[in-house]
Amino acid sequence: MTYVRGVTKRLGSTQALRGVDLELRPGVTGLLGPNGAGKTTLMRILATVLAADEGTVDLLGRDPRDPRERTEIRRQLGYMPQEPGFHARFTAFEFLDYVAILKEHTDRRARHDEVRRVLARVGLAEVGAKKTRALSGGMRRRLALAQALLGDPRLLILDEPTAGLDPEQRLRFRELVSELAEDRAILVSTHQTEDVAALCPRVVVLAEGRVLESGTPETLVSHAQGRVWAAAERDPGAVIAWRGADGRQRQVGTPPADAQLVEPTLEDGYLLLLEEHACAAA
Ligand SMILES: Nc1ncnc2c1ncn2[C@@H]1O[C@H](COP(=O)(O)OP(=O)(O)OP(=O)(O)O)[C@@H](O)[C@H]1O
Repeated sequence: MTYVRGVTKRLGSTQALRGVDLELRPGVTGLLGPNGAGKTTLMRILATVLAADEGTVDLLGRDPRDPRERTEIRRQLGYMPQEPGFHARFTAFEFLDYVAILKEHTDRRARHDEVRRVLARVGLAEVGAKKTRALSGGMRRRLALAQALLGDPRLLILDEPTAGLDPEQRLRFRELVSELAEDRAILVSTHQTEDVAALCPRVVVLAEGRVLESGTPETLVSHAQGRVWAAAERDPGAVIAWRGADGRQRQVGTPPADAQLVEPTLEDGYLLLLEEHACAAA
């Protein structure tokens, strides 16, 4: 079991987290939130890179404030940061071997086997000898995931893993994450609401360092039930509207009485939840 309760974190003059509660169970949990919401800060706390200022952090039943327990957590944890910072002169294999050494894989032969396993797991078996700087953007994302998979961790923290991927690669990533989720807890932050709708049985929405909602994708969609409609022209109650492929305005907000309602998506629910939050704050 992994959870945080009442976690706060200040970074410079910014209060990045203001009392966050989150529970991770086996399977994928999606973490949504606008830029600056605190997603990366929260993930770095879960990855033991940062310590919380206040609150409880329990990672796989252990306390990261205790140095010995922290080491034990790190053995069972994989973290894919937004920008892993590859050493340009390393080959993909050498980079993973280096990370594996840092993760205390001391036996050379077993370590090399493990590097080959994770390379194959992310579909990079053929490019182990390539320099990291020669890899495509999509391959670099996969290499970043491969390093998180070293040691077959029970907890995976993935910070925007699909950023910059083309649609096919995104679907492949989805496939891989859903396979990995069968026997571990995974937290995935993303700006792609379709990824959350397709992949995550649980979703947490963070804004301004607070959890706005924690539930299923359906709960998020339900915010937009009865609030998405189509019409020839834009209505005054629309928070957002655009002309769709059918030539009609698809609108989200407060529909007129005779509106022709359409099925909302998770994106609509997310948008309206943020909108309600912004109105309440104002
Ligand atoms: N080292 C730092 N010093 C000061 N402020 C910081 C630092 N790192 C992050 N912040 C601020 O803390 C807040 C939360 O940042 P964080 O990176 O966690 O957000 P995020 O949800 O991951 O955003 P994004 O979606 O853009 O990656 C932001 O206002 C950010 O500017």
